[in-house]
Amino acid sequence: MDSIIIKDLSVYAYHGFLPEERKLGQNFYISAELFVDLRSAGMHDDISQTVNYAAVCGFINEYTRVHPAKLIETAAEQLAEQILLSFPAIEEVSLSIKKPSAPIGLPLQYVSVKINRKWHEAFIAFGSNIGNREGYINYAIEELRHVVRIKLEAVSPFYASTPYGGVEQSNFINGALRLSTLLLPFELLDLLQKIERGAKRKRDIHWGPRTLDLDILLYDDEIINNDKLILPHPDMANRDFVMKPMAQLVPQKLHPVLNKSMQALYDAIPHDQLHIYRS
Ligand SMILES: Nc1ncnc2c1ncn2[C@@H]1O[C@H](COP(=O)(O)OP(=O)(O)OP(=O)(O)O)[C@@H](O)[C@H]1O
Ligand SMILES: Nc1nc2c(c(=O)[nH]1)N=C(CO)CN2
Repeated sequence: MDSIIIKDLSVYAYHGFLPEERKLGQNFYISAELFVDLRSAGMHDDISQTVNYAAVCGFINEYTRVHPAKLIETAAEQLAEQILLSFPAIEEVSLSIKKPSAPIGLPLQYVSVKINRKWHEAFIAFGSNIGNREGYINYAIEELRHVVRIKLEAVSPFYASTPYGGVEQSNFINGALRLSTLLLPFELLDLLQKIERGAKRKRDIHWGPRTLDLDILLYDDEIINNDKLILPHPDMANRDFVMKPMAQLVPQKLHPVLNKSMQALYDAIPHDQLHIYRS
């Protein structure tokens, strides 16, 4: 991916563990590699299609000055997140903070930390078959819209689907959504479960009726398999009500384990069960 590089921006700031560092301040050198798609800006010579590096430097200078931290790790973590939140064109940032005057009583050139942070792509399946089904799903979408570390990128049509899995129960509304997030997979799972609880979700019957179900289908191309979280969702490719919206959102995207596209996986299962509820 293309990038813009800022090298050793000198910033006077008050990071440090010792009281005198917090009081007197010192010089830090901040470097950032900003991963941005530069093609369009380059083709059209248009600054509105890229990131203004002067604005990013100004932001780094100001943010660092007014947000002192004990650790340079913390300073880097917070700054990387704020850069990603404040400049939407930046998909990923690699950030280093050098501290040349670290008070360790021995001569050194500098100590530094370097971190890499990015927006992750995740897909969520939603479903409901009790009460105000559309209302519960809209509530979940609104909750997600208001999370700072989440950008809701796309929502599929809502589908009416008959129950899958053998439990006799009412029909569902199902669909999927695509989001960009700074949350890690377990943080995302915790958030989704909190939203489910907000919709009075109860867990009694396995695959039974529910006010709101939010499952993580994919998180980048990560493969995770433990008690709390399995990624990709282990049953996604068998479910018409999941694969139809996924094939609509990202037909070419490859399933990281099955290595087939969403469209190919959708084409491979029977689909007699769905109709559009709302687009
Ligand atoms: N990819 C995933 N997304 C959501 N929950 C998951 C995932 N992988 C594992 N889990 C775990 O599954 C547990 C049960 O979740 P839930 O009650 O929503 O399952 P279910 O919806 O009945 O079944 P299914 O996930 O097959 O649709 C959760 O507590 C969670 O820890
Ligand atoms: N149609 C449909 N059937 C289901 C669904 C669902 O969301 N839609 N969810 C289940 C367990 O998660 C079990 N069966």
